[in-house]
Formats: sequence, C-alpha cells, structure tokens
Amino acid sequence: MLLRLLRGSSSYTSKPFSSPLPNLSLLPISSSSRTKATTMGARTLDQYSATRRSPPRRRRRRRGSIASPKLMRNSGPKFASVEPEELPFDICKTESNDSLTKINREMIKELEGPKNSLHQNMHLRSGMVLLKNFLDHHNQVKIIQKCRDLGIGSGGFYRPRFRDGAKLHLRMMCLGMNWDAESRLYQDERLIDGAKAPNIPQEFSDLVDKAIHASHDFLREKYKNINVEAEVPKMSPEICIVNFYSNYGRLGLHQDRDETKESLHKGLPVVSFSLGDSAEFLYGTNRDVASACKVLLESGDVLIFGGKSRLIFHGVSSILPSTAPKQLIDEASLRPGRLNLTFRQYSPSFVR
Ligand SMILES: O=C(O)CCC(=O)C(=O)O
Ligand SMILES: [Fe+2]
Repeated sequence: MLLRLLRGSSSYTSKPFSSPLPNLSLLPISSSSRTKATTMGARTLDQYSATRRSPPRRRRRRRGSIASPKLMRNSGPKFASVEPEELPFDICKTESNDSLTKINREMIKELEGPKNSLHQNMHLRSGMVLLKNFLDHHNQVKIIQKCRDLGIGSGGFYRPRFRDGAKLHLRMMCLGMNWDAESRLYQDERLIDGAKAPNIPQEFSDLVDKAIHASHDFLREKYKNINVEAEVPKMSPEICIVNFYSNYGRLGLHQDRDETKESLHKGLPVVSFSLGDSAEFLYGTNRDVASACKVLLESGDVLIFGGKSRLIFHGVSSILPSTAPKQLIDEASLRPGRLNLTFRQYSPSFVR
C-alpha cells in the first residue's frame, strides 16, 4: 500500500546530466532532481550486513582482494538448509491469476496511450548512461529464456538471505562467479548448496560489448571532444548477477564494490539489463533515500555506471506491476515481475 502511494505521486525521470564536460563531477546531486522516496522502507545491504553474524572462519577471498582466482576454491563448504518449495524457481511459470494480470496490463496500456518510440538515451551523470530500449524484443525474449533455463538448473535462482535470517526481497542467480550476499565474497561454489555458477552465455557478453560501444557513440554525439573511454571504460564481463523481483521486490541502496580494487579503481563499469516490469531505480552519492535521484528502468533499457560513477549508491525502490510489454510476456511467459542482469569485470587482467 505504502509503495503504491509512493508510485502514484512521483515523476520517474531524474534530471538528465547536462553540464559541459570539464565540470563533470560526482558531487553533489542537484536538489531539483531529488526524490521524496523517504517512505521506501527498504533495508540497505549494509544495514543487513550490520546485523549479520561474523563470517565463517574458513578463509575466503573478499571481493576487492587481488588474490588469484584459483585461491577461491572452498574446501568442504557447509551448506545452509534450503526451503525446498523455493527450488527450482521458474521465472517463466504461469500463475493462477495470470488472466487478471493480463487484464491489468491491457488496461494500463490503454490508459497510457501509444508509447513514445523515440530513444531518449540519457547521460545521468559522469560515468552513468541510460540506453533506452537498447535490447530489442527478440533479444529480450532470448535473454529471458536463457535465464529461465539456467535458473531452474544447478546454480540457479534462490532467495539469498543473511545470517540474521533476513532475506533479500528478490531471487538471485550468479553467472561466471558466485557472489554470496552474506559474506560479500566471490566464490567458486555457493554456500547454499555447493553449486558452481553457470558460465555467462556468449550472447550476453556480446550485448554488453555492444551496449558499451553504443554509450560511446551516444556520448560522442552529445559532446564534441569527449574522451569516451575515460567516461565509460570498456569492460569484459566475468560476473553476472541475475535478480528476479516479484511485484513486491526491492533492493536497498548499496554500492557494488566487491570486485577487485583495480577493477573499481579503473572504473570498469557495471552494465545492467532490465526486462519485464518497470522499476523505480534510485541512485546517489550516499545511502540517503531522501536525497537520491530516481529514474524509471523499463524493459529493454540498459544502464551503465562506471568511471566516476562506479561506486554510486543505487537500489530499486519498487516494481511497477503490469508494465512489461504485452508482446514480451506473451512470447516469453515471464512471471509478473522484473528480471535484471548486472555484468561486472572482477579484475582488469581478465581477457575474454
Ligand atoms: O535491479 C537493479 O536494477 C539493480 C541490481 C543491483 O544493483 C545489483 O544486483 O547489485
Ligand atoms: Fe548493485
């Protein structure tokens, strides 16, 4: 109910970043683009971490250390118990109230009228570019189907939780490497069941490449003498965290800072794909929801944050039900909710 009230009153586009390049800077966020999302109530990752028990004594590599990936192997992990009814989690399972969802979606589309087909890419701030509708329908269907297949297999979707018992409000699966929400470590085998992360499909990595090039083209077009590689460095994905949010899903403000120090220092970007229902995405220079900027991420959008924005605080305050493109749901049978993939490069030495 609270979330609904929040949605009703907000405008979804933060002020796009438009300063001349030499003045590009991370700080501060203009007050005109502030959101009033103070009632979000989502706990942040760090708030969760603050209450969790200390990690097991077994030595593991922290995200951010520079040890060789070979050292990551766990010897004899203890597996936490899993709620059996949650596994496997099928993101394409149709639900019993599916017809109601379809009616909702159709009503919303009618109220909205024809969609503006212009691609309004945005330079949100230094290092942060939003490519609107970058993933076409065909690619979106392929990504959903691939995530669905991987998600029901070994290493597939599960509901991450912290040691104090608090669960994240989403389902997660990792590709390339496993990231553990409890310890914030990258590991070969995940704690919950010892599964290895499936590989990142080549088609996904190719799309990440294309998105980075598209962000460069967009920036070159917008600014004359811009050094696009400094603004948004190139990146070869080693890790993909796939999140599925139901209509009630959310993610508190946090930084993605568990990759190596070198990767963070070089500003190697996080590249984020959004599919399905739209999300209200918050970002800002600190963990303060009240002063965060807000932007709407719709199905097919690709958000890139690297360079000076690599350590931006970000999170998802709400999912907007029944906003996914009808054709996508019809063809891919995605459950009500949103699929998000964030790609990162663990270490700059990685070559694909
Ligand atoms: O769902 C999103 O848009 C953001 C996901 C995210 O920040 C993460 O997985 O670290
Ligand atoms: Fe993140």
